[in-house]
This record gives sequence, C-alpha cells and structure tokens, in this order.
Amino acid sequence: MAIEFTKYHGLGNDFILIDNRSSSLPVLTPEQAVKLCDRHFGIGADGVIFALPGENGTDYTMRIFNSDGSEPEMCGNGIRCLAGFLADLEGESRNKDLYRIHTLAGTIAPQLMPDGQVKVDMGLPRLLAREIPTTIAPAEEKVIKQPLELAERIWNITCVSMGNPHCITFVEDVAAIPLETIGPQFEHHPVFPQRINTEFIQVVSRDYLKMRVWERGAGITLACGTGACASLVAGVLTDKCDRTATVELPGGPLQIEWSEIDQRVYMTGPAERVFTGKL
Ligand SMILES: N[C@@H](CCC[C@H](N)C(=O)O)C(=O)O
Repeated sequence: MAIEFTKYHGLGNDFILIDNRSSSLPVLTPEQAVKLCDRHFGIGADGVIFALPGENGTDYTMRIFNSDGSEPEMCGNGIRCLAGFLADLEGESRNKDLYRIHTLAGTIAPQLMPDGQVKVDMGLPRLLAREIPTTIAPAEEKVIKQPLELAERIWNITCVSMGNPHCITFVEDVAAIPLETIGPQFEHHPVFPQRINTEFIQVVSRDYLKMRVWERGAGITLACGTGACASLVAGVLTDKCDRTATVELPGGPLQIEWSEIDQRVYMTGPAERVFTGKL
C-alpha cells in the first residue's frame, strides 16, 4: 500500500505528516514511525503526525508518535505544522482560518495568520504535582524552584504541564549545558513516572529567554513549542520574566504570551512545508 506524506518543520522541529482523515486509527504503527524517523535509514524526523477525523465536535484530531515510538499528549510545533498541512489538504475548499483540534491534551486551536505565521491557543497550563505528573512534591502542591539532585548538582526545577510534562531549570549559560548527558538523566529520573521534557533557560531580559531542550522520546531537538510555553509560565511563576516574551530556540524564535485575561497560553510561530513523498 502506498502512503503519501508531507515533511514539515516548525523552527527545525521536524515531522512527517500523514493524511489519516478517512480512518480514526493511525495508518502506521509506533514501530513503523520509529523506522521512518530514523535520520540514516528512514525519512528523518522528530515525530510522525496523523491528521484524523475530529472527535467531540472538533474539526480534526491530531495524534503523534515521538521518534522513539511513544505517544505524547501534545506537540506545539507539530500542531502549527498540522494547521499548515490541513490548509494544504483542504485547498480551495478551505473556509476557515481557525481549526479546533482534538488532542490527548484536550481541544487546541491553531489559527492561520495573514502573515503566514500560526498562532495557537495552547490552553491552560497545569501546575499541580499530580497534573505533571511528578512525585517530587505532594500531589496537590505546585512545583516551583524545587531542588532536584542529579549529576552531582542541585537543580532548582519548576514543573508545568501543557498537556505534556515539562521540567524547567534556569541557568546562567544555556550553551554550557551538556544536554546529551544531562537530558536523559532528567527524562528518566524516578520522580517523573511518565518521563519528562526538560528545558534549560537563560534569562537575557524580562521579555527575551534563550532555551535549549531535551525532549522526552526524541532527545535534543531544535525547538519545542510546548516547552517554550511551559518555560514562559515557569519564568512568570519565579518572577524572572513578563507574561509576554520571545523564546529563542536553536531553530529560531517563538512569541509566547500567558494571558492575564483568560490565563491561557498563546504561541505564535512558523510552520514550513519541506517536501512531499510516497512510502
Ligand atoms: N516538540 C514538541 C513536543 C513533542 C512531544 C514531546 N516529545 C513529549 O513527549 O511530550 C513541541 O513542539 O511541543
């Protein structure tokens, strides 16, 4: 069977997009996704994203497999790419700019902007230890500047769920963090029963943060949208940044806002089509 795909990226966080609108089950297994994501023996990507029929009154459903085959609840860069992909698929019959997408993290709403960027209503951040989830604090408490011992060092971590789990730590110099060795130790630390995405943040000013990330199930990536949102929330909670800031990632900048009005997080950034192909 031939399967068509489109390769997209959001600031270098890259995905294989599959038109799965005729079935509610992904046409590929997690094992097949792992093979396709391989950068030497496959197409190469950080994950595979499926555009499925909508559920619960939404326009579409997004499912995603990480490059290790695990299934995360949400993906910020991925949902911008999905919005671009859906607009391509709908072509001339498209009659809206704002999609309501069902995800394992709830309904997320990406909007295609006139300048080509995609602005996403990422929903409410979740802050309680049980919502992350983490056992580092009592279930009903927030995890803000909590000490975590790892690699012979104490890291003060703040945890935020954007549907998927994030652990944020503020550092003097992001370039000096040995991500390859430290990242997996955070990801598999026993206080995170569902593993964790870890963001290292350097505060350049109250509206400009530099970020590097180790992603659960994908390792080092050039950008992480949910991670940038979680990091801004962590920065506000620890009084390191304003509610609106640019988060600069290795792949480029994202604009993030934690709205004072509705307490929801908004992310704006690009989604770029790279090529199409047939498996
Ligand atoms: N890169 C994504 C996040 C993808 C999921 C993540 N690896 C997880 O397992 O939670 C983003 O842009 O948000």
